[in-house]
Amino acid sequence: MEGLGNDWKWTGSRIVLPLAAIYVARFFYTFVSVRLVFYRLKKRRFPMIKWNPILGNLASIASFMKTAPKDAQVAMTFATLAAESGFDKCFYMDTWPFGFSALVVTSPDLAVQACQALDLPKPDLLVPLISPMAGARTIFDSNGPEAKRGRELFHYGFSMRSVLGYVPCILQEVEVYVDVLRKLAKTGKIFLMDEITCRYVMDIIGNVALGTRFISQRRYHPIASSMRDTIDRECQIETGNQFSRMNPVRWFKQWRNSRTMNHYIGLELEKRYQQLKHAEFSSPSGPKTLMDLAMAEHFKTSPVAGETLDPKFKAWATAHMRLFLFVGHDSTAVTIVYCHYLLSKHPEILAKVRAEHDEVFITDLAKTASLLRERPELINRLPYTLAVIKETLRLFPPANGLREGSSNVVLRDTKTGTTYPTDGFAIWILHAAVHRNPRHWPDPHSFIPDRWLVEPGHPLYPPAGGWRPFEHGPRDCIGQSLALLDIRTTLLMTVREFDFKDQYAEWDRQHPEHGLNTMFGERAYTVQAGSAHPAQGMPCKVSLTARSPHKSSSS
Ligand code: HEM
Repeated sequence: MEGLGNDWKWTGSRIVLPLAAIYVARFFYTFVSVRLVFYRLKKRRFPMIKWNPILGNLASIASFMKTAPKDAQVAMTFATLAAESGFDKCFYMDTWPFGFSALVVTSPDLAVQACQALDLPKPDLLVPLISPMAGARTIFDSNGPEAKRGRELFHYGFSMRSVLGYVPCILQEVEVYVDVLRKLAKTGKIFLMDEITCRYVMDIIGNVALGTRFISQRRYHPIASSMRDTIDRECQIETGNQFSRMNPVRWFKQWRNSRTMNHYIGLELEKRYQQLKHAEFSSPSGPKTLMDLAMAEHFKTSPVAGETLDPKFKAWATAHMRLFLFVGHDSTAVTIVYCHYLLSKHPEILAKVRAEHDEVFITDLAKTASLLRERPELINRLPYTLAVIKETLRLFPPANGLREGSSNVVLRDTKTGTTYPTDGFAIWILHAAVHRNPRHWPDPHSFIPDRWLVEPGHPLYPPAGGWRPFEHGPRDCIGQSLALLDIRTTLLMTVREFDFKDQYAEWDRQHPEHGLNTMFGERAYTVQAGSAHPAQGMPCKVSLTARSPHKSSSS
């Protein structure tokens, strides 16, 4: 026993104590270095909220957060903070050790410099945010030749031409979504619009990217369910549940989810490879899915060989499929939800959207899907619907842009000549702030789709570089054409048949303890759940309009 005690003492004095000392020394070294950087910025009067040498901006942020709903998304909270503090260019943010040191960009011109003119790289801090979902490095969090090669392989699959070819896949899933909504209309019950729409768009991505029908709107599917479970567990960390970060159950479940996704996606890829080997891709019926197209591109330069798919390519393709399942469903789904929400609040705009659908498509709702299947290009003839979607994305941008600063890069205010150093900072293009910047957008918090239809020179005409929900430049969103197609198709197939009504008043009545519940005067403020989702999942009721072919059977 005594020997065991001595062993522990030895371990303590020779290993644990020195390690603890190194950790503490590193902590203080970083603490002093970070605070010194901000101290110098403050002395030079760079924009920053109240800062102190011990806590940086943490104390001011904590007190500001008390003025926002307790579950509000950090990005929306910072956008409010920027608006209230008058930071209409940018501001520096010192949240170490809880967050990264950031130069937060709130103006179009600085955003254009970071993402387009200078094309700065993406920072490594994206890796832990994306890797639980993707399982490995992907184009999203890579730079240089790796990212370039990935974009080349998927370029054709995401082009407008290919994307129109996915219309039949999208229609298969929208038909299930519409059926789910009809059933909800029949019951008259409150449901979470966010939840059903996320499942629906995940089904679209499974179909478009992999050629697999998950039908997760109706039943369990291992890939869809593992992905949603992984996202939900990550969100618990994002929303500040630090216990979840340490929780071994979370590690185990995410490890198991990862294995499940890799296994089932791997099976699908092998199936596609066998078809490719037997030259079925050159037949009129293929290639069809995003992954088919990427494989076909890959095998243009790497000859098809081997009984099974090359393991290196298979691992790369699996990670990218997982990435698309995540980024390809989350932001698109919330945009659909917010479109419905804003249209329900603005009946005059809803009436115009319905009129446009009637004019371009057939007035018989039962025949809309078959007409779109026959003539998918008609979807590009809905300018007012597109304006509604753009305005929704302006008010509720689901994502942001992140770039890495460096010692030889400054952002420059082109009017005043002020330069903003970027060395040691992640440059956070805060879309919610750029999109609601009052210096660039008249009436910035109002829903005005006509902004997107007026001529240059009109006071409402959007500012150059001021709208960037998909970012711009060489690292813009590769899936934007697909996202816009999904959203337009969904609106076409739903707005004339359904009336939506949010049930926030009822939710608030049942949860008086929740406290503050608006941001920018908006009840459906955003919360962090992967991308920016509507608060409380947007409780909602749906009913059939008089025009629905199913009206009589439900009444
Ligand atoms: C409304 C829907 C969507 C929004 C608002 C959105 C937004 C964005 C934004 C802002 C970025 C750039 C991030 C940065 O610069 O740091 C991005 C990148 C990306 N998005 Fe999307 N996205 C949407 C839908 C999609 C879809 C449907 C897919 C694919 C299925 C997709 C795939 C990607 C990929 C792969 C990247 C990384 C591109 C690169 O780094 O080169 N996104 N998205």
